[in-house]
Amino acid sequence: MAINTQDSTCLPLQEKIVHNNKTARAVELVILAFLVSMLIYRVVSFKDQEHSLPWFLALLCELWFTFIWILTVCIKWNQCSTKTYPDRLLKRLNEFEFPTIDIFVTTADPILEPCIITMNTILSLLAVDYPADKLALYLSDDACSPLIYYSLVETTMFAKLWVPFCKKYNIQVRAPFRYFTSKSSRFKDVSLEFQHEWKTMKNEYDDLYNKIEVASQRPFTFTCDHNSDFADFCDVNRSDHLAIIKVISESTGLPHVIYISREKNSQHHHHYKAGAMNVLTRVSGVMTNAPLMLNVDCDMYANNPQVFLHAMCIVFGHKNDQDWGFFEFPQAFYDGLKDDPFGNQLDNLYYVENGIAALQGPFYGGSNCFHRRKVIYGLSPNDKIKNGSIGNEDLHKVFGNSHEMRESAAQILSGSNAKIENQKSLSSLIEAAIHVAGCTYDYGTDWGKKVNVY
Ligand SMILES: O=c1ccn([C@@H]2O[C@H](COP(=O)(O)OP(=O)(O)O[C@H]3O[C@H](CO)[C@@H](O)[C@H](O)[C@H]3O)[C@@H](O)[C@H]2O)c(=O)[nH]1
Ligand SMILES: [Mn+2]
Repeated sequence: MAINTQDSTCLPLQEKIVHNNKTARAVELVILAFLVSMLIYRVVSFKDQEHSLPWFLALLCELWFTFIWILTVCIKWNQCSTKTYPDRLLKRLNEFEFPTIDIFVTTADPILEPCIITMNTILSLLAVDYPADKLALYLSDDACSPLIYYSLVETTMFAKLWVPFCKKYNIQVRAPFRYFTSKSSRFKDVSLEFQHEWKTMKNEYDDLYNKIEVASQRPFTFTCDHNSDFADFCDVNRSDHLAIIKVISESTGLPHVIYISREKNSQHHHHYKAGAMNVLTRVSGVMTNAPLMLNVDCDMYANNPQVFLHAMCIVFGHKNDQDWGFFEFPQAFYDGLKDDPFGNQLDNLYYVENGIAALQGPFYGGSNCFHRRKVIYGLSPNDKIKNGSIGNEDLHKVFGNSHEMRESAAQILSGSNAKIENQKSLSSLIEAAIHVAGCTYDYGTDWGKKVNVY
Protein backbone atom coordinates (compact mmCIF):
# COMPACT_ATOMS: atom_id res chain seq x y z
CA MET A 1 0.00 0.00 0.00
CA ALA A 2 1.41 3.40 -0.95
CA ILE A 3 2.23 5.68 1.93
CA ASN A 4 0.80 9.15 1.55
CA THR A 5 3.85 11.34 2.05
CA GLN A 6 1.84 14.44 1.21
CA ASP A 7 -0.41 14.20 4.25
CA SER A 8 -2.49 17.33 3.94
CA THR A 9 -2.37 17.97 7.69
CA CYS A 10 1.38 18.65 7.48
CA LEU A 11 1.25 20.93 4.48
CA PRO A 12 1.07 24.67 5.15
CA LEU A 13 -2.16 26.58 4.58
CA GLN A 14 -0.25 29.59 3.39
CA GLU A 15 3.25 30.33 2.21
CA LYS A 16 5.14 33.54 1.78
CA ILE A 17 7.05 33.06 -1.43
CA VAL A 18 10.06 35.27 -1.98
CA HIS A 19 11.15 35.49 -5.60
CA ASN A 20 14.75 36.50 -6.03
CA ASN A 21 16.08 37.17 -9.46
CA LYS A 22 19.79 36.32 -9.50
CA THR A 23 20.60 38.10 -12.78
CA ALA A 24 18.91 41.32 -11.68
CA ARG A 25 20.77 41.15 -8.37
CA ALA A 26 24.12 40.66 -10.15
CA VAL A 27 23.42 43.74 -12.29
CA GLU A 28 22.53 45.77 -9.18
CA LEU A 29 25.78 44.68 -7.51
CA VAL A 30 27.82 45.78 -10.53
CA ILE A 31 26.05 49.17 -10.47
CA LEU A 32 26.76 49.43 -6.75
CA ALA A 33 30.47 48.76 -7.39
CA PHE A 34 30.49 51.54 -10.03
CA LEU A 35 28.76 53.96 -7.71
CA VAL A 36 31.14 53.25 -4.83
CA SER A 37 34.20 53.60 -7.11
CA MET A 38 32.87 56.91 -8.35
CA LEU A 39 32.37 58.18 -4.79
CA ILE A 40 35.87 57.03 -3.77
CA TYR A 41 37.33 58.77 -6.80
CA ARG A 42 35.52 62.01 -5.89
CA VAL A 43 36.83 61.92 -2.32
CA VAL A 44 40.39 60.85 -3.15
CA SER A 45 40.92 63.44 -5.88
CA PHE A 46 39.25 66.24 -3.91
CA LYS A 47 42.51 67.88 -2.78
CA ASP A 48 43.89 68.02 -6.39
CA GLN A 49 40.93 70.04 -7.64
CA GLU A 50 41.21 73.67 -8.66
CA HIS A 51 37.41 74.02 -8.57
CA SER A 52 36.74 72.47 -5.22
CA LEU A 53 33.23 73.91 -4.72
CA PRO A 54 31.69 72.37 -7.90
CA TRP A 55 33.56 69.15 -7.11
CA PHE A 56 32.10 69.09 -3.60
CA LEU A 57 28.59 69.84 -4.92
CA ALA A 58 28.93 67.00 -7.42
CA LEU A 59 29.97 64.70 -4.57
CA LEU A 60 26.88 65.69 -2.56
CA CYS A 61 24.59 65.03 -5.55
CA GLU A 62 26.16 61.64 -6.15
CA LEU A 63 25.87 60.71 -2.49
CA TRP A 64 22.19 61.62 -2.55
CA PHE A 65 21.69 59.65 -5.77
CA THR A 66 23.43 56.62 -4.25
CA PHE A 67 21.24 56.83 -1.15
CA ILE A 68 18.03 56.95 -3.24
CA TRP A 69 19.36 54.16 -5.45
CA ILE A 70 19.99 51.95 -2.40
CA LEU A 71 16.43 52.55 -1.14
CA THR A 72 15.08 51.62 -4.57
CA VAL A 73 17.20 48.47 -4.75
CA CYS A 74 15.95 47.41 -1.31
CA ILE A 75 12.44 47.34 -2.76
CA LYS A 76 13.58 45.55 -5.91
CA TRP A 77 15.85 43.06 -4.13
CA ASN A 78 13.10 40.57 -3.23
CA GLN A 79 9.59 40.35 -4.59
CA CYS A 80 7.17 38.55 -2.34
CA SER A 81 3.79 36.96 -2.85
CA THR A 82 1.56 34.94 -0.55
CA LYS A 83 0.08 31.68 -1.70
CA THR A 84 -2.93 30.18 0.07
CA TYR A 85 -4.40 26.68 -0.17
CA PRO A 86 -8.17 26.55 0.46
CA ASP A 87 -8.41 22.81 -0.46
CA ARG A 88 -6.05 21.94 2.38
CA LEU A 89 -8.06 24.19 4.68
CA LEU A 90 -11.31 22.38 3.89
CA LYS A 91 -9.70 19.00 4.59
CA ARG A 92 -8.36 20.16 7.92
CA LEU A 93 -11.11 22.26 9.43
CA ASN A 94 -14.84 22.08 9.74
CA GLU A 95 -16.82 25.07 8.63
CA PHE A 96 -18.22 25.52 12.14
CA GLU A 97 -14.70 26.36 13.33
CA PHE A 98 -14.52 29.39 11.03
CA PRO A 99 -14.83 32.76 12.73
CA THR A 100 -17.71 35.13 12.14
CA ILE A 101 -16.94 38.07 9.87
CA ASP A 102 -18.55 41.50 9.63
CA ILE A 103 -18.41 42.92 6.11
CA PHE A 104 -18.50 46.68 5.59
CA VAL A 105 -19.43 48.29 2.29
CA THR A 106 -19.32 52.09 2.13
CA THR A 107 -21.09 54.35 -0.31
CA ALA A 108 -21.42 58.10 -0.37
CA ASP A 109 -23.68 58.99 -3.30
CA PRO A 110 -26.22 56.99 -5.30
CA ILE A 111 -25.53 58.86 -8.53
CA LEU A 112 -21.75 59.43 -8.44
CA GLU A 113 -21.35 55.85 -7.26
CA PRO A 114 -24.20 54.25 -9.23
CA CYS A 115 -26.48 52.19 -7.02
CA ILE A 116 -26.48 49.22 -9.36
CA ILE A 117 -22.69 48.94 -9.04
CA THR A 118 -22.88 49.08 -5.24
CA MET A 119 -25.60 46.40 -5.32
CA ASN A 120 -23.42 44.16 -7.48
CA THR A 121 -20.61 44.56 -4.95
CA ILE A 122 -23.04 43.46 -2.26
CA LEU A 123 -24.35 40.50 -4.28
CA SER A 124 -20.83 39.23 -4.91
CA LEU A 125 -20.14 39.35 -1.15
CA LEU A 126 -23.42 37.76 -0.10
CA ALA A 127 -22.68 34.85 -2.44
CA VAL A 128 -19.15 33.96 -1.30
CA ASP A 129 -18.32 30.37 -0.34
CA TYR A 130 -18.51 30.72 3.43
CA PRO A 131 -21.18 29.70 5.96
CA ALA A 132 -23.87 32.37 5.57
CA ASP A 133 -24.76 32.31 9.27
CA LYS A 134 -21.25 33.51 10.05
CA LEU A 135 -21.50 36.64 7.94
CA ALA A 136 -23.15 40.02 8.42
CA LEU A 137 -23.08 42.66 5.71
CA TYR A 138 -23.37 46.31 6.70
CA LEU A 139 -23.93 48.96 4.05
CA SER A 140 -22.95 52.45 5.19
CA ASP A 141 -24.79 55.09 3.20
CA ASP A 142 -23.29 58.54 3.67
CA ALA A 143 -25.89 60.04 1.33
CA CYS A 144 -28.79 58.99 3.58
CA SER A 145 -30.58 58.08 0.40
CA PRO A 146 -33.97 56.33 0.27
CA LEU A 147 -32.92 55.16 -3.20
CA ILE A 148 -29.98 53.25 -1.75
CA TYR A 149 -32.18 51.79 0.96
CA TYR A 150 -34.78 50.76 -1.63
CA SER A 151 -32.09 49.22 -3.83
CA LEU A 152 -30.70 47.27 -0.90
CA VAL A 153 -34.11 45.86 -0.01
CA GLU A 154 -34.71 44.82 -3.63
CA THR A 155 -31.18 43.42 -3.93
CA THR A 156 -31.59 41.34 -0.80
CA MET A 157 -34.74 39.82 -2.27
CA PHE A 158 -32.92 39.04 -5.51
CA ALA A 159 -30.02 37.57 -3.49
CA LYS A 160 -32.37 34.90 -2.15
CA LEU A 161 -32.46 33.52 -5.70
CA TRP A 162 -29.00 34.54 -6.86
CA VAL A 163 -26.95 33.08 -3.99
CA PRO A 164 -28.40 29.52 -4.21
CA PHE A 165 -28.01 29.65 -8.02
CA CYS A 166 -24.32 30.61 -7.72
CA LYS A 167 -23.66 27.92 -5.13
CA LYS A 168 -25.56 25.20 -6.97
CA TYR A 169 -23.66 25.73 -10.23
CA ASN A 170 -20.42 26.91 -8.66
CA ILE A 171 -20.54 30.15 -10.63
CA GLN A 172 -17.12 31.84 -10.55
CA VAL A 173 -18.12 35.47 -11.08
CA ARG A 174 -20.85 36.32 -8.60
CA ALA A 175 -21.42 39.98 -9.44
CA PRO A 176 -24.31 39.62 -11.93
CA PHE A 177 -23.34 42.61 -14.08
CA ARG A 178 -20.05 40.88 -14.86
CA TYR A 179 -21.42 37.37 -14.96
CA PHE A 180 -24.15 38.05 -17.50
CA THR A 181 -21.79 39.95 -19.80
CA SER A 182 -18.89 37.52 -19.62
CA LYS A 183 -18.24 34.82 -22.19
CA SER A 184 -18.05 32.16 -19.49
CA SER A 185 -21.76 32.56 -18.84
CA ARG A 186 -22.64 31.48 -22.41
CA PHE A 187 -24.03 27.96 -22.72
CA LYS A 188 -21.66 25.23 -23.75
CA ASP A 189 -22.18 21.60 -22.84
CA VAL A 190 -24.56 22.51 -20.05
CA SER A 191 -27.72 20.82 -18.86
CA LEU A 192 -31.19 21.95 -19.82
CA GLU A 193 -31.91 22.56 -16.17
CA PHE A 194 -29.00 25.00 -15.98
CA GLN A 195 -30.13 26.78 -19.17
CA HIS A 196 -33.59 27.16 -17.74
CA GLU A 197 -32.38 28.47 -14.38
CA TRP A 198 -29.87 30.76 -16.10
CA LYS A 199 -32.66 32.37 -18.10
CA THR A 200 -34.85 32.81 -15.02
CA MET A 201 -31.95 34.36 -13.18
CA LYS A 202 -31.13 36.67 -16.07
CA ASN A 203 -34.76 37.86 -16.17
CA GLU A 204 -34.76 38.41 -12.42
CA TYR A 205 -31.53 40.40 -12.63
CA ASP A 206 -32.87 42.45 -15.56
CA ASP A 207 -35.90 43.23 -13.40
CA LEU A 208 -33.72 44.34 -10.52
CA TYR A 209 -31.56 46.40 -12.87
CA ASN A 210 -34.58 48.12 -14.39
CA LYS A 211 -36.16 48.88 -11.03
CA ILE A 212 -32.97 50.50 -9.76
CA GLU A 213 -32.20 52.34 -13.01
CA VAL A 214 -35.73 53.70 -13.33
CA ALA A 215 -35.70 54.80 -9.69
CA SER A 216 -32.28 56.46 -10.19
CA GLN A 217 -33.39 58.53 -13.14
CA ARG A 218 -35.87 60.74 -11.37
CA PRO A 219 -36.24 62.06 -7.83
CA PHE A 220 -37.13 59.13 -5.63
CA THR A 221 -40.73 59.31 -4.41
CA PHE A 222 -42.25 57.44 -1.50
CA THR A 223 -45.11 57.72 0.96
CA CYS A 224 -44.19 59.54 4.10
CA ASP A 225 -46.65 58.19 6.68
CA HIS A 226 -45.40 56.60 9.87
CA ASN A 227 -46.14 53.05 8.81
CA SER A 228 -44.06 53.37 5.68
CA ASP A 229 -40.72 51.68 5.53
CA PHE A 230 -39.35 54.98 4.26
CA ALA A 231 -40.71 57.13 7.11
CA ASP A 232 -37.19 57.77 8.43
CA PHE A 233 -36.19 59.33 5.12
CA CYS A 234 -38.99 61.92 5.06
CA ASP A 235 -37.63 65.46 4.57
CA VAL A 236 -34.19 64.25 5.49
CA ASN A 237 -31.19 66.48 4.83
CA ARG A 238 -28.19 64.34 3.88
CA SER A 239 -25.73 66.42 5.85
CA ASP A 240 -27.91 66.95 8.91
CA HIS A 241 -29.96 64.02 10.15
CA LEU A 242 -30.28 61.42 12.89
CA ALA A 243 -28.83 57.96 12.43
CA ILE A 244 -30.98 55.47 10.52
CA ILE A 245 -30.30 51.77 10.96
CA LYS A 246 -32.46 49.05 9.44
CA VAL A 247 -32.13 45.31 9.56
CA ILE A 248 -33.10 44.13 6.09
CA SER A 249 -32.45 40.44 6.44
CA GLU A 250 -31.80 38.38 9.53
CA SER A 251 -31.24 34.62 9.73
CA THR A 252 -32.89 33.83 6.41
CA GLY A 253 -30.18 31.61 4.97
CA LEU A 254 -28.38 34.67 3.66
CA PRO A 255 -25.82 36.64 5.64
CA HIS A 256 -27.48 39.31 7.80
CA VAL A 257 -28.00 42.51 5.81
CA ILE A 258 -28.04 45.83 7.66
CA TYR A 259 -28.45 49.36 6.32
CA ILE A 260 -26.73 52.22 8.18
CA SER A 261 -26.85 55.92 7.61
CA ARG A 262 -24.82 57.42 10.45
CA GLU A 263 -25.86 60.62 12.16
CA LYS A 264 -24.68 63.78 10.41
CA ASN A 265 -24.65 67.27 11.80
CA SER A 266 -23.26 70.32 10.06
CA GLN A 267 -21.57 71.37 13.34
CA HIS A 268 -19.46 68.21 13.44
CA HIS A 269 -17.08 66.96 10.80
CA HIS A 270 -17.99 63.53 9.39
CA HIS A 271 -14.43 62.53 8.32
CA TYR A 272 -15.51 60.86 5.08
CA LYS A 273 -14.75 57.15 4.78
CA ALA A 274 -12.73 57.11 8.00
CA GLY A 275 -15.76 58.39 9.95
CA ALA A 276 -17.97 55.78 8.26
CA MET A 277 -15.53 52.99 9.15
CA ASN A 278 -15.49 54.01 12.80
CA VAL A 279 -19.29 54.01 12.97
CA LEU A 280 -19.41 50.65 11.17
CA THR A 281 -16.96 49.23 13.69
CA ARG A 282 -19.11 50.40 16.61
CA VAL A 283 -22.49 49.46 15.14
CA SER A 284 -21.28 46.00 14.15
CA GLY A 285 -19.67 45.68 17.60
CA VAL A 286 -23.05 46.20 19.20
CA MET A 287 -24.97 44.03 16.74
CA THR A 288 -22.82 41.07 15.67
CA ASN A 289 -19.34 41.69 17.14
CA ALA A 290 -17.41 39.42 14.78
CA PRO A 291 -13.69 39.11 15.58
CA LEU A 292 -12.85 39.83 11.94
CA MET A 293 -13.99 42.79 9.87
CA LEU A 294 -13.66 43.17 6.10
CA ASN A 295 -14.00 46.51 4.36
CA VAL A 296 -14.82 46.85 0.67
CA ASP A 297 -15.47 50.00 -1.37
CA CYS A 298 -18.79 50.21 -3.17
CA ASP A 299 -17.26 49.93 -6.64
CA MET A 300 -15.42 46.66 -6.10
CA TYR A 301 -16.61 43.09 -6.24
CA ALA A 302 -15.25 39.76 -5.03
CA ASN A 303 -13.92 38.25 -8.27
CA ASN A 304 -13.27 34.92 -6.61
CA PRO A 305 -16.01 33.18 -4.60
CA GLN A 306 -13.38 31.44 -2.48
CA VAL A 307 -11.87 34.68 -1.29
CA PHE A 308 -13.01 34.14 2.32
CA LEU A 309 -11.51 30.65 2.28
CA HIS A 310 -8.22 32.10 1.09
CA ALA A 311 -8.54 34.55 3.98
CA MET A 312 -9.05 31.66 6.41
CA CYS A 313 -5.77 30.16 5.18
CA ILE A 314 -4.06 33.25 6.56
CA VAL A 315 -6.09 33.17 9.78
CA PHE A 316 -5.43 29.49 10.50
CA GLY A 317 -2.12 29.24 8.65
CA HIS A 318 -0.10 31.22 11.20
CA LYS A 319 0.95 29.59 14.44
CA ASN A 320 1.34 32.88 16.29
CA ASP A 321 -1.37 35.47 16.55
CA GLN A 322 1.29 38.15 16.47
CA ASP A 323 2.11 37.29 12.85
CA TRP A 324 -0.70 39.40 11.53
CA GLY A 325 -3.03 42.20 12.56
CA PHE A 326 -4.59 42.71 9.14
CA PHE A 327 -4.19 41.36 5.64
CA GLU A 328 -5.56 42.61 2.38
CA PHE A 329 -6.28 41.47 -1.12
CA PRO A 330 -4.91 43.43 -4.05
CA GLN A 331 -7.26 45.34 -6.30
CA ALA A 332 -7.56 44.33 -9.94
CA PHE A 333 -9.33 46.37 -12.59
CA TYR A 334 -11.63 44.97 -15.21
CA ASP A 335 -11.81 45.89 -18.91
CA GLY A 336 -8.31 47.38 -18.96
CA LEU A 337 -6.73 48.52 -22.23
CA LYS A 338 -4.30 46.16 -23.95
CA ASP A 339 -0.77 46.62 -22.56
CA ASP A 340 -2.13 49.10 -20.04
CA PRO A 341 -0.67 52.25 -21.70
CA PHE A 342 -1.87 54.55 -18.90
CA GLY A 343 -0.78 52.34 -16.01
CA ASN A 344 -4.37 51.87 -14.82
CA GLN A 345 -3.66 48.36 -13.55
CA LEU A 346 -1.29 49.86 -10.96
CA ASP A 347 1.36 47.26 -11.77
CA ASN A 348 4.12 49.59 -10.59
CA LEU A 349 2.36 50.16 -7.30
CA TYR A 350 2.06 46.41 -6.76
CA TYR A 351 5.71 45.95 -7.67
CA VAL A 352 6.61 48.38 -4.87
CA GLU A 353 4.10 46.78 -2.48
CA ASN A 354 5.45 43.28 -3.12
CA GLY A 355 8.99 44.53 -2.51
CA ILE A 356 7.99 46.15 0.78
CA ALA A 357 6.06 43.02 1.78
CA ALA A 358 9.28 41.02 1.38
CA LEU A 359 11.11 43.38 3.73
CA GLN A 360 8.51 43.65 6.44
CA GLY A 361 4.81 43.58 5.62
CA PRO A 362 2.50 45.22 3.12
CA PHE A 363 1.36 48.78 3.63
CA TYR A 364 -2.28 49.40 4.30
CA GLY A 365 -4.15 50.20 1.10
CA GLY A 366 -7.52 51.01 2.65
CA SER A 367 -9.88 48.40 1.24
CA ASN A 368 -10.34 44.67 0.60
CA CYS A 369 -8.78 44.33 4.01
CA PHE A 370 -9.52 41.86 6.79
CA HIS A 371 -8.94 43.48 10.19
CA ARG A 372 -8.74 41.82 13.54
CA ARG A 373 -11.28 43.66 15.65
CA LYS A 374 -9.16 43.52 18.80
CA VAL A 375 -6.27 45.21 16.99
CA ILE A 376 -8.57 48.05 15.99
CA TYR A 377 -9.55 48.18 19.67
CA GLY A 378 -5.93 48.86 20.57
CA LEU A 379 -4.51 45.44 21.48
CA SER A 380 -1.53 43.92 19.79
CA PRO A 381 -2.44 40.74 17.87
CA ASN A 382 -1.07 38.32 20.48
CA ASP A 383 -2.46 40.15 23.51
CA LYS A 384 -5.53 39.26 25.50
CA ILE A 385 -6.95 40.94 28.54
CA LYS A 386 -8.22 38.62 31.26
CA ASN A 387 -11.99 38.63 31.48
CA GLY A 388 -13.10 41.17 34.04
CA SER A 389 -9.60 42.62 34.51
CA ILE A 390 -10.42 45.78 32.58
CA GLY A 391 -12.57 48.02 34.71
CA ASN A 392 -15.81 49.55 33.60
CA GLU A 393 -14.33 53.01 34.02
CA ASP A 394 -11.48 52.24 31.64
CA LEU A 395 -13.90 50.72 29.16
CA HIS A 396 -15.99 53.87 29.45
CA LYS A 397 -13.00 56.08 28.72
CA VAL A 398 -11.95 54.07 25.69
CA PHE A 399 -15.23 52.90 24.18
CA GLY A 400 -17.72 55.54 25.31
CA ASN A 401 -20.93 55.54 27.27
CA SER A 402 -22.87 52.78 25.51
CA HIS A 403 -23.30 49.83 27.83
CA GLU A 404 -23.71 47.44 24.85
CA MET A 405 -20.55 48.80 23.21
CA ARG A 406 -18.51 48.35 26.38
CA GLU A 407 -19.80 44.83 26.87
CA SER A 408 -19.02 43.82 23.31
CA ALA A 409 -15.56 45.41 23.48
CA ALA A 410 -14.78 43.58 26.73
CA GLN A 411 -15.76 40.33 25.02
CA ILE A 412 -13.38 41.02 22.12
CA LEU A 413 -10.51 42.18 24.35
CA SER A 414 -10.74 39.05 26.48
CA GLY A 415 -10.61 36.89 23.35
CA SER A 416 -13.79 35.04 24.24
CA ASN A 417 -15.61 33.59 21.29
CA ALA A 418 -17.78 36.40 20.05
CA LYS A 419 -20.53 34.81 18.03
CA ILE A 420 -22.99 36.15 15.55
CA GLU A 421 -25.70 34.05 17.17
CA ASN A 422 -25.88 36.61 19.87
CA GLN A 423 -28.93 35.66 21.96
CA LYS A 424 -30.77 38.84 21.06
CA SER A 425 -32.26 39.42 17.64
CA LEU A 426 -30.61 42.16 15.61
CA SER A 427 -33.82 44.17 15.43
CA SER A 428 -33.87 44.46 19.22
CA LEU A 429 -30.39 46.02 19.11
CA ILE A 430 -31.25 48.89 16.79
CA GLU A 431 -31.64 51.42 19.57
CA ALA A 432 -28.18 50.60 20.96
CA ALA A 433 -26.76 50.70 17.42
CA ILE A 434 -28.29 54.13 16.73
CA HIS A 435 -26.69 55.42 19.91
CA VAL A 436 -23.17 54.42 18.81
CA ALA A 437 -23.79 55.78 15.29
CA GLY A 438 -24.14 59.28 16.73
CA CYS A 439 -21.81 61.93 15.31
CA THR A 440 -20.54 62.97 18.75
CA TYR A 441 -20.44 59.49 20.30
CA ASP A 442 -16.66 59.33 20.31
CA TYR A 443 -16.08 62.78 21.83
CA GLY A 444 -14.00 62.50 24.99
CA THR A 445 -13.16 58.84 24.29
CA ASP A 446 -10.12 57.15 22.78
CA TRP A 447 -11.84 56.64 19.41
CA GLY A 448 -9.70 58.28 16.78
CA LYS A 449 -6.65 58.29 19.09
CA LYS A 450 -6.06 54.72 20.20
CA VAL A 451 -9.12 52.98 18.79
CA ASN A 452 -9.89 53.32 15.11
CA VAL A 453 -9.49 51.94 11.64
CA TYR A 454 -7.85 55.04 10.16
O1 LIG B 1 -17.68 60.69 2.83
C1 LIG B 1 -17.38 59.61 2.31
C2 LIG B 1 -16.48 59.50 1.22
C3 LIG B 1 -16.20 58.25 0.69
N1 LIG B 1 -16.78 57.15 1.21
C4 LIG B 1 -16.50 55.80 0.63
O2 LIG B 1 -15.13 55.51 0.68
C5 LIG B 1 -14.78 54.64 -0.37
C6 LIG B 1 -13.52 55.10 -1.07
O3 LIG B 1 -13.72 56.39 -1.58
P1 LIG B 1 -13.29 56.81 -3.08
O4 LIG B 1 -13.72 58.19 -3.31
O5 LIG B 1 -13.76 55.75 -4.01
O6 LIG B 1 -11.72 56.80 -2.93
P2 LIG B 1 -10.62 56.09 -3.87
O7 LIG B 1 -9.51 57.06 -4.06
O8 LIG B 1 -11.21 55.45 -5.06
O9 LIG B 1 -10.18 54.94 -2.87
C7 LIG B 1 -8.86 54.63 -2.52
O10 LIG B 1 -8.32 55.53 -1.58
C8 LIG B 1 -9.02 55.65 -0.33
C9 LIG B 1 -8.19 56.52 0.59
O11 LIG B 1 -8.02 57.76 0.05
C10 LIG B 1 -9.18 54.30 0.33
O12 LIG B 1 -9.97 54.45 1.50
C11 LIG B 1 -9.87 53.37 -0.63
O13 LIG B 1 -10.05 52.12 -0.04
C12 LIG B 1 -9.00 53.25 -1.88
O14 LIG B 1 -9.56 52.35 -2.80
C13 LIG B 1 -15.99 54.55 -1.31
O15 LIG B 1 -16.66 53.33 -1.09
C14 LIG B 1 -16.86 55.71 -0.84
O16 LIG B 1 -18.21 55.48 -1.01
C15 LIG B 1 -17.66 57.25 2.27
O17 LIG B 1 -18.21 56.25 2.74
N2 LIG B 1 -17.94 58.46 2.79
MN1 LIG C 1 -12.97 54.50 -5.47
